[in-house]
Amino acid sequence: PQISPCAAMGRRASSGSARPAPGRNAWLSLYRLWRSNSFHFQRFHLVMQRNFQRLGPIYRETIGTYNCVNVLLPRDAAQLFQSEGIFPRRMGIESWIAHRQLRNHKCGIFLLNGEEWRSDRLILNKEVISPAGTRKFLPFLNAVAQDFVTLMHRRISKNTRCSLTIDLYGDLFRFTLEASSYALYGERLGLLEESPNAESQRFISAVETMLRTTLPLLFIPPGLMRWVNTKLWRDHIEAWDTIFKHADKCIQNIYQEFCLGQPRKYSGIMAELLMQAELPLDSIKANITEFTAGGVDTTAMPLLFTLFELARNPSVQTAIRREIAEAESQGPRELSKVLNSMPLLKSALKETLRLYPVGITVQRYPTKDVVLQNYCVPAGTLCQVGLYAMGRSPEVFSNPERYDPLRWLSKEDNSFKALAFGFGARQCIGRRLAETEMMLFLMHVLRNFRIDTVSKADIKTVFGFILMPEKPPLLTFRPID
Ligand code: HEC
Ligand SMILES: C[C@@H](NS(C)(=O)=O)c1cncc(N2C(=O)c3ccc(Cl)cc3C2(C)C)c1
Repeated sequence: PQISPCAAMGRRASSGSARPAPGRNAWLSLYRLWRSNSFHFQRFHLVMQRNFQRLGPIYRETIGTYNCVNVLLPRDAAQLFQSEGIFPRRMGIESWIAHRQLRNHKCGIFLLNGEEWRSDRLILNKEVISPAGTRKFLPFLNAVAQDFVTLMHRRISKNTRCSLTIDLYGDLFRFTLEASSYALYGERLGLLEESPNAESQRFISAVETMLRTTLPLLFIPPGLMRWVNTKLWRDHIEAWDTIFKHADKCIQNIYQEFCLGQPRKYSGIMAELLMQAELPLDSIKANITEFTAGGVDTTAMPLLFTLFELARNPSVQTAIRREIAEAESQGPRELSKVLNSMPLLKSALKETLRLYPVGITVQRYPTKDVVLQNYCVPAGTLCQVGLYAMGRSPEVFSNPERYDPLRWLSKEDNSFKALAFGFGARQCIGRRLAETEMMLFLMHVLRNFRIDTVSKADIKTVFGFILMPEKPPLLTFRPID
């Protein structure tokens, strides 16, 4: 689909959500998309990459009723973000909003826009993404990362051989849920013990079901969805109800404790928000539920990809292990200082998110006309930065297929190349939680185990609302005495 020269680019209605009435061919193209069934949806990132290779650094497409401009070069991303205004906006997820309305729940910041989004976001920033907030929940994440190592040692000691080859998928979900729940609620779920409790296991699979059913629903207007009332829609709603029930139980526990008496010491993000009482309880619940569900798969996947890449790039793994030992040898210090003294480990995470961006695009509706690749894109046009395509474009990264964390430490200008968490005031609010969680996990795991992988072949990825491996790799853990 070619972009039409500027003049012919139809001026869109001011707000991105007022879509032109879909012409016959829009529905036809949607039907064709649907007919190619989820396979096509699941390769969205590869379709975009191929489109850029064929059409160049900018192209326009009409997905169903969406008219969208796609770019992949850092300077175009910079241009786009410069015109995002003070209320940056992404495409909404109508099936999620439909569920909130159905159940009369408030929306969290992910689904809010305008003034409502901004007032919630500014209050939440203080506890969730600020350096001060991060320093408070950092020790909680550290405790869970250490428990993960203990769990692995316990398993290996049961083995006759002194190693363990395992599909880590389920364990990583349990780790990220345990860690984010501890930081959010100040409570341990016990997922890293021998028999993790069934209710939390049900929550994890509900998040997976919800994410999996979100994708095909992205392109069906909710009215049609409910009317058709397919199994897909019923599964989606049922998964949401399980997610909200779990979050509600956790919130009730901490709320009762809170009402009994102000907890003196820091006991997680939720307690701090209750204590500050700047957000009404139902807004706290809506956001904490988003963070609980949004903190599982998003952080587990990059950990799996990083372990795999370090297993098939042993020299990088050794260099990072040396950096960890070096950081430890400088004696006991505040954890945030230890993490700041491991630039190579932090770059390894950047390299993982370059090749495997959890969110494969960053979207904005520019609030004023913006020039991208010499085209005038009218305000209100949905624009996407193709992170997957950018991360693997030889125009942006030299030897893009090589896993080379050092590229982020060179003097090269990397501005607007590390966009995996988005950009600006609307960037991922879970960024510090995710980065800290992953750094601590890798620091403890790499200090205790050598990681190897059965097969060195590239992992095929599928897009199921988040970028995931088609088949999880088998990893071997060998204890380092
Ligand atoms: C604890 C919760 C949480 C975790 C963990 C989390 N996210 Fe997010 N993320 C959010 C929320 C909430 C938003 C929406 C923020 C907003 O709209 O203000 C978001 C938004 C984003 C966006 C859109 C940003 C933009 O500029 O539009 C990206 C990209 C993103 N996250 C990437 C990631 C990646 C990559 C990870 C992990 C490696 C991750 N997220 C982990 C909660 C989380
Ligand atoms: C994958 C990426 N998509 S994105 C935001 O770039 O388009 C992403 C990044 N950070 C967080 C998420 N979340 C989830 O996974 C999720 C689940 C359930 C709920 Cl109630 C809320 C969420 C959010 C949106 C927080 C998703």
